[in-house]
Amino acid sequence: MAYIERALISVSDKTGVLALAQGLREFNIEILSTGGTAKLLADNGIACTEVADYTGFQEMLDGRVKTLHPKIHGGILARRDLAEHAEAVKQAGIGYIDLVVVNLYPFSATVAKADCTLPDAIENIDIGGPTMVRSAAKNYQHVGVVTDPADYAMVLAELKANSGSLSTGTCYDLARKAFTHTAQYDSAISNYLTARELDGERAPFPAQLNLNFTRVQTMRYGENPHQAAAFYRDLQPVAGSLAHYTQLQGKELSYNNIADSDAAWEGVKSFVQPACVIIKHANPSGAAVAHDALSAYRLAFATDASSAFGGIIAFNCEVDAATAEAVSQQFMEVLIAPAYSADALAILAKKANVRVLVVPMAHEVNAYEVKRVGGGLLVQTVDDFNVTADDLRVVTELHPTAQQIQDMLFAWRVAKFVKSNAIVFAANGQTLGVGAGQMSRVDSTKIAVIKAANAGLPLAGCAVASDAFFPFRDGLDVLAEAGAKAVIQPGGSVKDAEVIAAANEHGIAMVFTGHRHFRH
Ligand SMILES: NC(=O)c1ncn([C@@H]2O[C@H](COP(=O)(O)O)[C@@H](O)[C@H]2O)c1NC=O
Repeated sequence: MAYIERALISVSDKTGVLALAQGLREFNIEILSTGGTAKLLADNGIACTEVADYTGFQEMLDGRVKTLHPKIHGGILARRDLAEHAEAVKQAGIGYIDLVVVNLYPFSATVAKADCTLPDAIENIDIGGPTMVRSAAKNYQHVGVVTDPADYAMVLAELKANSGSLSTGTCYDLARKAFTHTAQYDSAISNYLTARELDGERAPFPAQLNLNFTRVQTMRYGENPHQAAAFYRDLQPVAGSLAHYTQLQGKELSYNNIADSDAAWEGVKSFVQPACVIIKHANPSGAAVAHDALSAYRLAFATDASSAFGGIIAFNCEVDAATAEAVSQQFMEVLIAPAYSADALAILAKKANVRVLVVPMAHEVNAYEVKRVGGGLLVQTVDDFNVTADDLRVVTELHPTAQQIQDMLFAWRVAKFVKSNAIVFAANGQTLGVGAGQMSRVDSTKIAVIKAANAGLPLAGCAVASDAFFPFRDGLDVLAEAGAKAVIQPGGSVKDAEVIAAANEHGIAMVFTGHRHFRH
């Protein structure tokens, strides 16, 4: 329990600080404060003592030294339960400081500015603030530490409920948050400095990568029931990412649900037209674009109705009542969309187990993609490259028609979200057969053909996308025999000439993108 008689307030972000200070004064708590904060309080008629007057030592070195004084740190760090500490501070004329309210110089915001120089960054490294935060957090049994303006109201409410005291539980929670805050702050400094040479040259990746994520939930199990798992979120997830989800109904999300939901959501986000993607085991069992959500769903479902069972279904547009009714006819684990009509939600409510997520639509991408390997981490920038019609190079005698170009670009977009080796047959905004995750491209092609046959979807005249080049003509022969008439692929194989010759033989129009979309 910390009984609060004296507080020190020193904040860069002054949001809410007047109300907090006013509230503290109502408990007759004495306030110490640094230059800018003290001025703001005084200008608003709130009684406070400047730290410089309290310590008898003026702020100096352009604010580099303000609170770094034994009268401050002795007052925060002294253990109230040890007679020797009590005697020591008494002898030194040091009074206790029971509450520390600090937020730090805005280092991350400063280095995020395009014109930030090294001296700007260095001057925005807070020294005195983290020192007080750490002192107070270390002494949490006797001192409260508040680093987040969002906690001000809670602190005032608890002081009121506890006659001017904060419970040890609250002080412990605040201390954990405080150490997390300083750790994140130092991580940001380390990431910045280890990616920047003294002469200003910037490395694409910092020499030391400090990642900071916040646990959102622990799960009942991981990918398999004998694995433990948790979901962590970026401190500031990019706009439009799955981590912004709100769950409207249904059972708790599992590890596989979140992984597959991410694949489904990233898939639909890549389309402008109303789109539906159905994911099973990280691959699209079907995907489609159409003039409305219901039509897109019907087309995506038809690609592989049996695999869609128990799938994750995502839309990039509002789910209306008709679409909700249609998806309710199948067993699904998760439904994701940027919005739902009220009628749709009423229909979905009848399927209480279905996890319904709403994710605000936006198109930012993560700075990095990371993959854990034994004893390390692979880091790369995100595959956010999108081919347009202008990027296509026709390599065959036959040139594709406008419709074929549209079909190829759709198939290519979907192939980007299919595990390699990826083969996608498509026509008129619908996937017709998807071959995923095979060790050989020709096998992926054969599987996609089998899937289309199983679904009763004719391949005559359709387009095909291959996420990477055909190493031999065998894949071309398979897709040609199935009836495909247009192929989109990166090109770049030593056997390109053989593959182009095969396309010409079969009367196929083929384009090269110059870019591949491996996904492992
Ligand atoms: N140097 C010090 O002793 C020191 N003590 C507190 N600060 C910071 O000064 C800021 C508040 O300054 P002001 O009250 O003058 O606006 C806070 O972000 C606080 O973390 C310091 N500044 C930098 O290290």
